Amino acid sequence: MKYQLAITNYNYPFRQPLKTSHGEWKIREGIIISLKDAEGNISYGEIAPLPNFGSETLKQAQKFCSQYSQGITETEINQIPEQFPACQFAFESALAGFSAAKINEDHLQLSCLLPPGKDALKQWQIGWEKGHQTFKWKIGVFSLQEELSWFEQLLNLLPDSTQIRLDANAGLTLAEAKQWLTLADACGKVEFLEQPLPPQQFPMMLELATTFSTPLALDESVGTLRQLETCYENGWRGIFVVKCAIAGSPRYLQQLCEQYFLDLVFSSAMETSIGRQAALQLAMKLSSRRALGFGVDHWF
Ligand SMILES: O=C(O)CCC(=O)C1=CC=C[C@@H](O)[C@@H]1C(=O)O
Ligand SMILES: [Mg+2]
Repeated sequence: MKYQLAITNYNYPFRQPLKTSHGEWKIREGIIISLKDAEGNISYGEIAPLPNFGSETLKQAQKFCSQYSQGITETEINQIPEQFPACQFAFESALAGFSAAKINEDHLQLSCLLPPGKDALKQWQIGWEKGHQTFKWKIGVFSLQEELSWFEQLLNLLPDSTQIRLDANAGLTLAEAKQWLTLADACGKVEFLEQPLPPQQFPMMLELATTFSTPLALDESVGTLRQLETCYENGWRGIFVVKCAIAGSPRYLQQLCEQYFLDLVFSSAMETSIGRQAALQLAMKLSSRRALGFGVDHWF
């Protein structure tokens, strides 16, 4: 069957720029696709690229979609090359969307993404009042001394029942990573330290993972499923952060989860509600015992 394809580009400014050690991210740009079948039923998907994490660029995705202005078949969808992981996710999700039931988010355990720096000392309360028990805080954005001081204050503010994820976006030196992990081991409140070093320093992260008790999570290192499988084959048994919207084919992700035991955290790519729904569908299907990294509604 050939589906009619329509594409709509979007760009949504964040309420406040998303500051990470990669820099400042002000606007989320992407593409909403729709597939229409022979009966006139329509299903949507979202292409939300994150080239920093290994996905195609927005321009590459737009060029890819332009090939199918006359429509696209299920076979062509299932043969989208892995160089277009965000397109693979969007088209496969749209195909599945014809029969998928909407996810009710009311009872999901979500991790709340806090702003980096001292703003977190105020904003955590908003997440707490929404019922969040897990908070994520970006580090490697300000000076180490400032962040260590704010972290101590945050630890004293957060209720005992909560836990915190630290995300360095590959922005630490080895010495800084060891300092954060020593503190994390001592306080027992850090669920994991996410991507302390750049992907090229994989051997050092493997060594850190065996030296400290606080778990490490790979994110930028496993942005696509091919990268994820490579890290597993090279010995990673820590946490894998999967941003479904940019990782690639949902069928391939399901196959990896059946083939290996993977300690997964499902994480937002800061997509809109269309990509979010599809990513949460996948997360529910593949299940993870960890809070979902989708507590990001205060960024839009
Ligand atoms: O994982 C979460 O809790 C929220 C999503 C999130 O932190 C991110 C989404 C997209 C890009 C990144 O800056 C950031 C991350 O590094 O995980
Ligand atoms: Mg991250």
